[in-house]
Amino acid sequence: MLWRCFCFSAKEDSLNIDSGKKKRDYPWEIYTLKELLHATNNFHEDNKIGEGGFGSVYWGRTTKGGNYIAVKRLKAMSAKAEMEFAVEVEILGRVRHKNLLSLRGFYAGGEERLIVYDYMPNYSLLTHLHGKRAPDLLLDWPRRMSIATGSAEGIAYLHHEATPHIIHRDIKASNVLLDSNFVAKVADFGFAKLIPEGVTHVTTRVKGTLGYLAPEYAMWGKVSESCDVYSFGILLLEIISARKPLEKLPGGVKRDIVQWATPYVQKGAFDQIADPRLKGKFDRDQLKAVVMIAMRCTDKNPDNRPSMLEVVDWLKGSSFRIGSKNQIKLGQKVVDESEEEDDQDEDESDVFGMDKSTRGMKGFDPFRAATGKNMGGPWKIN
Ligand SMILES: Nc1ncnc2c1ncn2[C@@H]1O[C@H](COP(=O)(O)OP(=O)(O)OP(=O)(O)O)[C@@H](O)[C@H]1O
Repeated sequence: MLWRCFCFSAKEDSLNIDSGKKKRDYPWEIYTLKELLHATNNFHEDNKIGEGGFGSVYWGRTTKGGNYIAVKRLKAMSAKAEMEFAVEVEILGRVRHKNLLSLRGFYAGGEERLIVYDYMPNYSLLTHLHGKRAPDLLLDWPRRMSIATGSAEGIAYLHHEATPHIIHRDIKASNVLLDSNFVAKVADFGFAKLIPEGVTHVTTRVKGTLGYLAPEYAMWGKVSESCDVYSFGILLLEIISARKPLEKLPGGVKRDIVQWATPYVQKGAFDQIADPRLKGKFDRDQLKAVVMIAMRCTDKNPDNRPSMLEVVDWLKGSSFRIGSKNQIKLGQKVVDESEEEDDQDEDESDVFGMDKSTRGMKGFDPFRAATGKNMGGPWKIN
């Protein structure tokens, strides 16, 4: 099993640390069971933060240093749980980014598999959008925009900077955690896939969460970075509207959030998409731009979806004019602004027309498409 190889080499290294002869070259620790039992008050029910498909998460405090931690205790061992543990530890051990949840360490012994993270005092986006913190209304518009941009940056790092590249495969509201300053931390790498260089997609068994799955992945198990882009598009709509990705209509028919938002986009009634709890306190131009980005991300054809680098660029509003007056730079590609203006005139209030005209066009700027202006990002928290 993968985790055995991983833990073996980690243990060998830890022997070196214990002997004090070699400096450790990784930022996580191997905990003892005793330490984690003590930190979580023997995994007391009162310390339990929540439960996921693979186990429960407990709040705790370490004796050494007194740091607040979250400990994921995997359920009774199964091949699946063992794989989840191996993948999570292996991947989190490799990545470091301000918008990814850091691994503090782990314990593996007997039947027990424990993963230790930094504790996120503001829980998950799900808790604030649909859960027990929703009535507190802590997510105002600037905060939502900052969380959207931060999550996008974390995913862009996985896709474009980590080596090998990583596809998360389970981007969703419960996997975006919030630190004490409401900075977004993308978490839960148990389903992630490492993608060797030069490989554009792989075919796998479908994992992930209904409502967030890209159609080509749900139907054929075809997984690529653009599956995460699709899930991120769903998440964006969820962040601004506080609606669930899938809802059951009377009669049992299911409607996804894109189907819900599309008629409003077609009518140009963007305000109707915003969370009513914001009571109209949002920037209308930003709202339109973000909806347009979400629509691009959730295009049924993966080839028409943007990369996460483009998404970050658009969210940060860094689509500045450079060089000559007629050029806009987005990503690596420079396109002629006059061409884009023509497309924009034709398709102003019709997102589907816009998709057709901008197909494969890297220079698409959703903010300009929505408003005719350049975006004033980066988003700020008040
Ligand atoms: N580091 C952390 N700090 C604070 N809360 C956390 C932390 N890690 C996880 N949680 C919370 O613990 C709960 C369980 O998380 P877990 O990742 O096991 O499952 P999930 O994402 O809810 O579901 P699934 O298994 O379908 O992914 C969630 O409510 C999550 O917000």
